[in-house]
Amino acid sequence: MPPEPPERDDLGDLPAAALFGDRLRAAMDAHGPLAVGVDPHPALLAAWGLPDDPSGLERFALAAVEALAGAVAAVKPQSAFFERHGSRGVAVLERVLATLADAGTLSVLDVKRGDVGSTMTAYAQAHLADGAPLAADAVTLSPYLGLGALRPALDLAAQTRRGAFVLALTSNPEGPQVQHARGGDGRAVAAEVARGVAVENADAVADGRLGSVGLVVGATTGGAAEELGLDLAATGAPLLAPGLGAQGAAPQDLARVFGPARRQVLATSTRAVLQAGPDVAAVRAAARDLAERCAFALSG
Ligand SMILES: O=C(O)c1cc(=O)[nH]c(=O)n1[C@@H]1O[C@H](COP(=O)(O)O)[C@@H](O)[C@H]1O
Repeated sequence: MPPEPPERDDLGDLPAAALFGDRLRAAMDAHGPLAVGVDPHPALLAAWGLPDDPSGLERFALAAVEALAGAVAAVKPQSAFFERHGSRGVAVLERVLATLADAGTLSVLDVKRGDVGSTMTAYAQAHLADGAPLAADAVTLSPYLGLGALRPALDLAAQTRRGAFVLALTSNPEGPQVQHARGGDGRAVAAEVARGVAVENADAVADGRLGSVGLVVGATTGGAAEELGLDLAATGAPLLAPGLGAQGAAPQDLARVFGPARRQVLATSTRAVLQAGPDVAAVRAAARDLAERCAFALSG
């Protein structure tokens, strides 16, 4: 049986054309500070009793969206798990993004794009232009070809009122090799990224609002942000925090990692929630439980 279409989320009077940061703030206030990933791993498909092919992918992804739309602040599909099924997998990703948009639930497409300017313009048009089949409310971007190389994406996101999350301190153990490295002036690479993102959010910060250009800071990164001199609160950036669950971090780690920036945090987890499936109600309950635990850990 095809999954039920999710009910439309109602976030009050905020127009769909509001800035991404404002829409994210409203969604986090309504549902708690959690984005759930939709990563159709072969192991998850098997655990849900589904084949590792485009038909299994479609059933998995649409059931996950049915469970999560209207239940959490945002849903974060990981593009690679759709791309590995070729054009039929990408068609499923288009459907996931369209279903989330129809439901009024924010989508963060995890594509980690970053390239030379001319190519970056094409990536930006693919994911941040109005009417693009793979457009999302926000995307993840990699600044490790230089933060300036992301300019076409940051400009188009600003123009279309979408958002971006720029990798700063990632959750994987290999990240520090690049992100903790210090330049001639003694500044860490990740601190430079955070400084650049703060400039993008200056207007929102001046108005006391959440910015639309976020940073990725893993929940697994312990005291690194403070030790490396990242002033996360001053950036005004929404802070996407992966690493909860399968990668070993727990909600109670969030307060230590984020300190005074805790109100900006959008925690994210994938396998720890989706392994509750295939029952749609069980996935929704796992997501709600984790959202509440994150909200509690970040309160105060
Ligand atoms: O940008 C991301 O979402 C991301 C950044 C990062 O530093 N670490 C990280 O794990 N992610 C993504 O977050 C998801 C984590 O999934 P789980 O480990 O199953 O919760 C995956 O889709 C990763 O690609």
